[in-house]
Amino acid sequence: MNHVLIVDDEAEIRESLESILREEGYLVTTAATAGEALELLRDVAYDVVLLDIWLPDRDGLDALGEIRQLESENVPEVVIISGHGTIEAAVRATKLGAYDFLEKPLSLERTLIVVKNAMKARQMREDNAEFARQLAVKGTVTGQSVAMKALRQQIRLMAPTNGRVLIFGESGTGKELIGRAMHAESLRRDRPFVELNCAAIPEDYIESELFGYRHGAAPQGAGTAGTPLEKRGTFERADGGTLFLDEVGDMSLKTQAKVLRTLDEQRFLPVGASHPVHVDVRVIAATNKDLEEEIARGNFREDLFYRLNVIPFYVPPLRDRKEDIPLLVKEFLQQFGQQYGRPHVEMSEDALNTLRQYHWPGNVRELRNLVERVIILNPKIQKIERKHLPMLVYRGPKLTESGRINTRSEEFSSLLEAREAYERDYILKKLDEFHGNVSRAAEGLGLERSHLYRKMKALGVSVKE
Ligand SMILES: Nc1ncnc2c1ncn2[C@@H]1O[C@H](COP(=O)(O)OP(=O)(O)OP(=O)(O)O)[C@@H](O)[C@H]1O
Repeated sequence: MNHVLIVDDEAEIRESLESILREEGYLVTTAATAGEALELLRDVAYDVVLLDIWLPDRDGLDALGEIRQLESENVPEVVIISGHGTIEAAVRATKLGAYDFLEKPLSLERTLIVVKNAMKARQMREDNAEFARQLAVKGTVTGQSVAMKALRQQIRLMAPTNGRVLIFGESGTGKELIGRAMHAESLRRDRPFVELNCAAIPEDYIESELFGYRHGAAPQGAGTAGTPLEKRGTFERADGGTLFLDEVGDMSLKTQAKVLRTLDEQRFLPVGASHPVHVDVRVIAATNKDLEEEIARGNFREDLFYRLNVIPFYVPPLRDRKEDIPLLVKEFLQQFGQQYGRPHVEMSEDALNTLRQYHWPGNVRELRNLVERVIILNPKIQKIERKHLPMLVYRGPKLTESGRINTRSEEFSSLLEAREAYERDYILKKLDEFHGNVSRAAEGLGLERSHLYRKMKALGVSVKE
């Protein structure tokens, strides 16, 4: 929780803010235009954005509006930087949801205080969201397929034990939901459930995320008084409860060794600390990789695999249990119907049949997103018909002879849909080229691995085993 994005067209301001904040232990990225910033924000979750109100390509207030439209977990706290004569607009921005504003010329002291407070506000929002998520999950893993019934029974049986669980399944199949359901039915239910996605965090930060750090050992060097330079890692925050390690196959061998030692000893040394911290944590891990194959390739430690894999769970992809679709749709219609003030919205049998025919590369997450999107995009209808479904679903992706998506413009109902199809196609091609190796495909695409990973998740792309 220390990632700042500076958006200012003046290079001098960007550079001086960057060096001050880095010195204080923050992880800093900069952008010169609103367009560049929004592109970054769509892919990486920043905690605080320092946003100049006057940008060459867009008005700061418009950019603020767009930032607030991001997926809720990605919405940062925004601090407006205003110049002379734009203070009124900055005040207006705080009414529109900006956290605070800073006036140019910037005061070092005030900048640091505002950023620190904005970080705290962001942390608080995240804690509240996590609390709400925990309340929302009553351990309901929906589905009437044999596989889902068996999984629910496994959860009931295994939840009260302290046994470690490893959940296998493609992206979006519900692995985290199952982890949460296990926690909700366990004796640890009143203690925290903490999730860490090992693939979404850059390699350099994963150890400090897992184990935290103590004064003077923050990434990017030590800071000075007044900044939050002690961080509790996920192991510490999950003490007494459950730690859910998502995409565990994406941890480096070095981090795997540390996790293994922590599991064996139930204690660890935060980065820069002189005394170990003892914890009582149940680990539930999840992966969409074939870990046995990763072991054979030398990418995953066999001893860690056996420690994690005490009780294996397998969640099949949605295309192999299409009988779950009607119940899932019913649940999502209820959820989003309530959220958007349309409690009686339903779906026709014809539309449901169409959903049954689709191959769901993004699994239940894709279905859930689809239901939400259709409800939002059709504010007046009570019954969702086949014609309301996105074209890619009711026609299936049109492949050309070479296997590429046919991108004739009439295949898409919006620019967004066309862009997503292009991106999905291009990423799949790169993944094929590198035999499913996400790190190498990311290199080939000129992206950070964590960045590509987020894109894949958003586009419903999963790596074929
Ligand atoms: N059986 C289910 N019943 C109800 N909701 C489900 C079910 N399976 C998945 N979902 C919903 O689908 C979305 C994706 O699920 P989840 O995040 O648990 O998948 P995942 O396998 O952990 O994905 P990833 O590997 O990409 O992290 C969530 O919103 C979740 O609540």
